Parts: sequence; C-alpha cells; structure tokens
Amino acid sequence: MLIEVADLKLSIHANPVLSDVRLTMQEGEIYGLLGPNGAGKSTTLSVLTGLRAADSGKVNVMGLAPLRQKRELHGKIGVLAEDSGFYGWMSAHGYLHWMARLYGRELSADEMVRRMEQVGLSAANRQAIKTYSCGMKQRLGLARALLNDPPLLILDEPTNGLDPRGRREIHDVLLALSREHGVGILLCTHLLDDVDRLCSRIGIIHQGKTLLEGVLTELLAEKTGASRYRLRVASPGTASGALPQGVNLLAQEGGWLHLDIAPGIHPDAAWRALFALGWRIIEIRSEDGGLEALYLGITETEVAA
Ligand SMILES: Nc1ncnc2c1ncn2[C@@H]1O[C@H](COP(=O)(O)OP(=O)(O)OP(=O)(O)O)[C@@H](O)[C@H]1O
Repeated sequence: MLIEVADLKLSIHANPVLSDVRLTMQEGEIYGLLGPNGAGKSTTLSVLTGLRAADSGKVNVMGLAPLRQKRELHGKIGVLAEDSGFYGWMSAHGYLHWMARLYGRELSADEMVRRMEQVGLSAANRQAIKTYSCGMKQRLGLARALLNDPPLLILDEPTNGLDPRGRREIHDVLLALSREHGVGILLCTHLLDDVDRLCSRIGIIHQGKTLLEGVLTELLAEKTGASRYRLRVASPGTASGALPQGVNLLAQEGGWLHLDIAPGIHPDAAWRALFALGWRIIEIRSEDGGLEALYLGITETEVAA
C-alpha cells in the first residue's frame, strides 16, 4: 500500500476543513483526488506530505507517518505544487543540475539526457525557462519532482492553465511514468477529462469529507449503470477471436474497440477475462458520459441533503 488515510480530521483556526477524509492507493496506481473548489484537496495533500498536522485519523504514506518522519518521506516522494517557482534566466539543464546539487547529488551527462527525455524537454533544455510555455514549465516541474526517482508522485493540479496540447503532453509523461516505471501518482484536480484519461482509482471530496472512493470503472458501473466502454489495446490483432461471455464487441475504429458489458457482469471481471484471452489493454474509457454524471450527482446530492 502506498497511501492509507482513514477518518482524517483537521481544523484551521477552529474552522473544520477536513471532517472525514479517507484514501487508499496501491503501488503504480494513478489516483484522482476530485472535488469542488475549497473541498479540502490541497489541505489533504499538505497532511500527506507532512506540511500540516491532522487533528486525528490515520495517515500512512509508504509505511511512514508524514509529520514525524518528514525527512525520510521527503526522500521518497516527488511533489509538484500548484505554483512551481523557477528562475526564468536559468535553462532547464542548469536548473536541474542546481536542484540536484541542493539534494546533494551530481547528475552525469547521461542522466541529464535521460531525465530531459523522460519529460520531453530534450530539444529545449539549454533555453531560458522564461521562454517556456506553461506546459514546458510543468514538465520541468515534473523533472524536478522525479529527481529522487520516487515511487510516489503527488501532483496538485498539474495541467491547470494548459492548452489541450500541453495537457496531452503532461498526460503522456504521467502515463509513461506509471506504466513503464511503476510510479504511483496521486493527482489532485477538478478537470474530469484528466481523470478519465489517466486515473484507475478516484476519491471525491466535498466539504472536507470523502463521499466516494474506488476503482473508476467499477464506480461508473455501480452508480451510473454504465455498460459501454471504449478500449485501446496494444495491438488490435490480439483483440480478435472469442470474447468472454457477456462481453460484446460493437465496433472497431482506429486503435479503439467499442464494447458493451451485459448487466450483472462486473467490468473488472470482464477486463480480467479479456486479459486472460491475451488482450493487452492500454486504456479503458466509459462511453456513458459517466464521470461527469457521477461527479455532479454525488456532489449535488450531498449539497441538497
Ligand atoms: N491557511 C488557511 N487558513 C484558513 N482557511 C484555510 C487555510 N487553508 C485552507 N483553508 C480553507 O480550507 C478549505 C479547503 O481548502 P483547500 O485549499 O484544501 O481546498 P481545495 O479542494 O484544494 O480547493 P481548490 O480546488 O480551490 O484548490 C477552504 O475553505 C479554505 O478556505
């Protein structure tokens, strides 16, 4: 288990900000922490990173108590905050060297090349940061967060303010980190598209309380009755042949396969059955407009209650 939070409570100036937050995240997962403005997402992240003390509750990050074992924890996580301050006159290359030295490390030329490639900044690595687009600055922020090669990244609104191309670039870097390097990523956002594209597990916080937590496709099936999915597979050839009972192939276009899962069949069971048949699934998306309906439904219900 990478993160385990239960019954977290925290007040700021006698104002209850978190009243019942829970969160469980496994190694290699991309977890989306969702919620409206002021819900308590950033405050939760500040407790997880040892910046704030909780009033009560269980908080365990990679087996460590964030507040008491802050030093050890900071050596094992990478953090990208909402506002990453950079010196604009520095180049990405110079900046990363400088940051690594602050951590007591010297980056070799090969390592620098690898790190720039990892975040797609190779071509611009000698350019002054002030000439970078917002997306490039976020990618540099990711390179900084990855300096320790942490098994866990904690990202606060990593695609905020980025245009569609910039967002797509960040998505690709995060998906590669998760799939190719097994990095767990806790992503705090209110951009549902980011979550749809990246996250396998979500938690929805509202007014300091976790209202819903679980595997995204399962929640969509349970709460919205979603049954239609779009799957991207490593090679469409592997998707031909017999299908598990209750799984119907509706159409195939580009690299995507459109499927329908019969009522009563758990989507996770369907994915496992497909995997056993040799399918190599890269991406799963619900086609029932699911996440937005789920999010609005759950936050509105609670406000009305
Ligand atoms: N230092 C502080 N002093 C007083 N209140 C605070 C402080 N920090 C946060 N809060 C309050 O705690 C609540 C939760 O804030 P938080 O920043 O965690 O929300 P959020 O979900 O991250 O919101 P956003 O999506 O807008 O970033 C808000 O009502 C905020 O006003």
